Amino acid sequence: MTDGSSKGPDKYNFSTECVTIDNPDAGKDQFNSSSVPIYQSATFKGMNGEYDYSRSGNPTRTHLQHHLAKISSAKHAFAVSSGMAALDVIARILKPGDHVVAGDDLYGGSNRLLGYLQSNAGVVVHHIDTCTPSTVEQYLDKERTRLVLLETPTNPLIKICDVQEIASRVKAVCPSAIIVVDNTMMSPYLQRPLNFGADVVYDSATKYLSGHHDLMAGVVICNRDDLAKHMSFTINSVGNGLGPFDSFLLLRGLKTLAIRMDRQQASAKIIASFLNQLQFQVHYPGLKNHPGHHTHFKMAKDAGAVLSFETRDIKTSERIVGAAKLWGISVSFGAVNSLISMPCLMSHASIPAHLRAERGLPEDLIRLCVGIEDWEDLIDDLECSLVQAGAIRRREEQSTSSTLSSPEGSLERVGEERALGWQRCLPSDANNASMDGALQQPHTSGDAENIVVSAPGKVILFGEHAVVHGVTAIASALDLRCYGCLGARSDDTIHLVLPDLHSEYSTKVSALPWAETEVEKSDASDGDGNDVDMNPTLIAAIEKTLPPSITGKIRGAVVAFVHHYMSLCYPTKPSLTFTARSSIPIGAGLGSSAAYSTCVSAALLLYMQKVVINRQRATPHISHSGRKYIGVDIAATVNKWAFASERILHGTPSGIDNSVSVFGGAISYARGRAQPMIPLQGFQSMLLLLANTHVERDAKAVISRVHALKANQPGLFDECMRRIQDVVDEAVRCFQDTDLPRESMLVGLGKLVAANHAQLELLGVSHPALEMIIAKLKAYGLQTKLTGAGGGGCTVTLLPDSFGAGGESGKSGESAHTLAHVTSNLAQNGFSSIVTTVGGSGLGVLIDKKVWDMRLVDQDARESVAPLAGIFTQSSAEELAGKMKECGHWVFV
Ligand SMILES: Nc1ncnc2c1ncn2[C@@H]1O[C@H](COP(=O)(O)OP(=O)(O)O)[C@@H](O)[C@H]1O
Ligand SMILES: C[C@@](O)(CCOP(=O)(O)O)CC(=O)O
Repeated sequence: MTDGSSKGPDKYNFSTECVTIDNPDAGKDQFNSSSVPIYQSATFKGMNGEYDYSRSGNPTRTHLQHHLAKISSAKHAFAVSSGMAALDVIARILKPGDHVVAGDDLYGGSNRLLGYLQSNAGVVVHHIDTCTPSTVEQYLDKERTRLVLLETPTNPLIKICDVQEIASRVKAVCPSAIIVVDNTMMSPYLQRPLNFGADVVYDSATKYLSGHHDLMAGVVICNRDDLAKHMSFTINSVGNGLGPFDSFLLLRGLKTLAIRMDRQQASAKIIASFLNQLQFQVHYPGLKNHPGHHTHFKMAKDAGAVLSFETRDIKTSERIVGAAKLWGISVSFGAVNSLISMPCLMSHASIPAHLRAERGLPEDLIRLCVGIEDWEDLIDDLECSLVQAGAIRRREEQSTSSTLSSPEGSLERVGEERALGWQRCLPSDANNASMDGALQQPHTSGDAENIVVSAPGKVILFGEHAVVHGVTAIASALDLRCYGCLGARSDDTIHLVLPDLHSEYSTKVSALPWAETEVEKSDASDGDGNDVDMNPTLIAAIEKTLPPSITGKIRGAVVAFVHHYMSLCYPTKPSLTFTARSSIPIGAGLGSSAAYSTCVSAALLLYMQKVVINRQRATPHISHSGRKYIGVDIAATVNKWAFASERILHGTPSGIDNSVSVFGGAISYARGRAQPMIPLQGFQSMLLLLANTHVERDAKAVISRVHALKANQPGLFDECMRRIQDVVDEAVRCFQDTDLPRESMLVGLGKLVAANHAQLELLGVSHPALEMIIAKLKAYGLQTKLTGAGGGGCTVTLLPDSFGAGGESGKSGESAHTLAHVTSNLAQNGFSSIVTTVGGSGLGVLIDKKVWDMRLVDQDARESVAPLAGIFTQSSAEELAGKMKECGHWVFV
């Protein structure tokens, strides 16, 4: 029999490999057929041909096996008549007296086959909790354990076992035992157990591999020649090799494996979140509250599309399953259609009730296998079934944050004291189980199409608030940045992923209030950056579509994104996922909103090709590592949109934050002037200490308070403005005076810092926590002021040059000691602080993902590298910048 020996490492990404079927018999097909022919023949003529009898080998099956080996990066692949036939082929390695260690939450069919071997073939089977490696260890017998059978995630309780850990423990005790993994629920797209120490992996190809529930098949893969030889012998002997027609169908189904899985999984995440927020006990590895969440993501690329949940009542579960219309009641999973089942009554009924109870399989468990239907229809149908079954009820009154809102009203779990908010917009509460990074990954068509941008936060050294009222201010870009990733999807949905706010938002594109945009577009704006402004009517219409539970920071971020999406993407209306991730503390006065606004604007403008950056570099960038590559015209367009977004988030921003975020460097800025922004030299080399009070404040509200002061006490207000203008003018002169000795400049600027803060205090925007930091630092001779909107947030302190890092810069031991003392003093009072230099790059765009793509070609690296979009959600804020740099080549304004 011919097996499918692979041709070596993958050349392409998985989805490409799936559709690219190499012909192992190249040149032998006289017609050069594009699709693999079905050799529907039991026998082949002649004495010396490659094939004689289809039990031993068939060309269609050979093609399939070759393809399976390739997409699994395995040396050998076999296709047999069912998943159970696959296990049977493997289990024939066993001899009487051999011990098998297997899970206690095993697929019913596997359980039945092992039971048969136990009663008829003298094999001893231990069903144990394989999710605890130490339990597995207890059942190992050096002489007799021959096979360890693992399923991860298990079916139907979706428990996770650590294949790598178990494999290493088993091999240490019983080197001759083989580790077998049933990978049906993940497929080779999401999980490769051979890379984690498994010897043999099998899939029921009836599920995801074929995807349409129109054939039965099993697949076995392995790298070991001895095991392959044994299994090949068995298949030929018993005759369970897959028939030619089914081989053809499976080959056809495999072409769409990745795209089906992406879609099914994206919907499964939404459905798991829906049930979780209704406080059902949900089993899904993508939920952060799943006990195997971290172990799963150590091995798998994503969470899959099978989940189960408990209702605590068998009858209720039966009613739910019975009421479902779109969800087919059926055993099995992995097909394009969604399925619902009660494992104890169906797929696992072959396990006796007492054993099910012993193994902790709840009788009321409902398993959901999510297909490719529209997720809103799936949720609607599930919601109706839950209501009809009496598991949840709709409440007619206005929903509150502790209930779920649906088109018909809010939902609450029957029998629960408290039900949590579900809405189509999926905001997750930071305190509740929520989707993890991997779950929130965009449903994109691939890394190549993602637009990745970044923009810096800012520090205002002089003139905040006053700048809103026409006074000049001085600000500089920070080396903390926000990153944005925009990718296409194909399901009439926009999806906003905001991990920093522990939240995500989804809505149907067709459900957005497009009428407002249509009116506006037919009027004036050309959408190219001219006449750009926020549209209050559109904002009001967007606000109306949002459930009341979307509040605070999330609401602003959602409204700004949707407003820009609707303004820039009309009439194309693409389906998109946007993920924003920031290392800038949010709401601390360091310009997180401007950086977010810049990322949203730049990503949408680039996506819609309203601005175009040449992505093909003719020459390498030597100067400034890509800095100044993005022209000022592009920057100006992005800046207009970023300002419009700031207007949504801030009310009456001056425009300084977004200008610094887009253009970078250090600037003086005076709104309303012919040339509002003037670059400042000399700022870059300064060393600043930023201290965070961690006192939350609402910038919009603080800015309004200053407006109120202006109206109520114009005399005081005008005097403050005049004094701040004087301070800023003097500071600008200092920066521009190249003859001024540096030390004198720093001392002088220190005095100006103190003078500026005194005026901010008079404006009423300070806070006791800010004052406490300022007083503490004064004791060290350091001048400090609040920065940004105040009312909490951060302070900024000018540090003498001697505090600079590194021996070469002349940091004296004494200064280092003082700085350490300063920061620990602040920390003792709950204030975090960082020392930073300023004046870095503005808007950045990732134009060349070559480095990244090269890493993905390398199989070893591929295992350790998350998809590009996944980095946004899987990395810590500290890791983000480093990882982003590795992704390819960045260019900046
Ligand atoms: N990483 C982010 N993800 C989502 N929204 C963000 C992010 N960064 C900023 N925002 C938006 O900007 C707002 C913060 O604005 P603001 O209160 O002015 O603080 P800052 O001083 O940091 O700019 C948030 O409430 C949120 O709406
Ligand atoms: C108070 C203000 O001057 C700066 C606000 O900065 P932030 O939002 O606190 O980062 C307002 C503005 O200039 O837009």
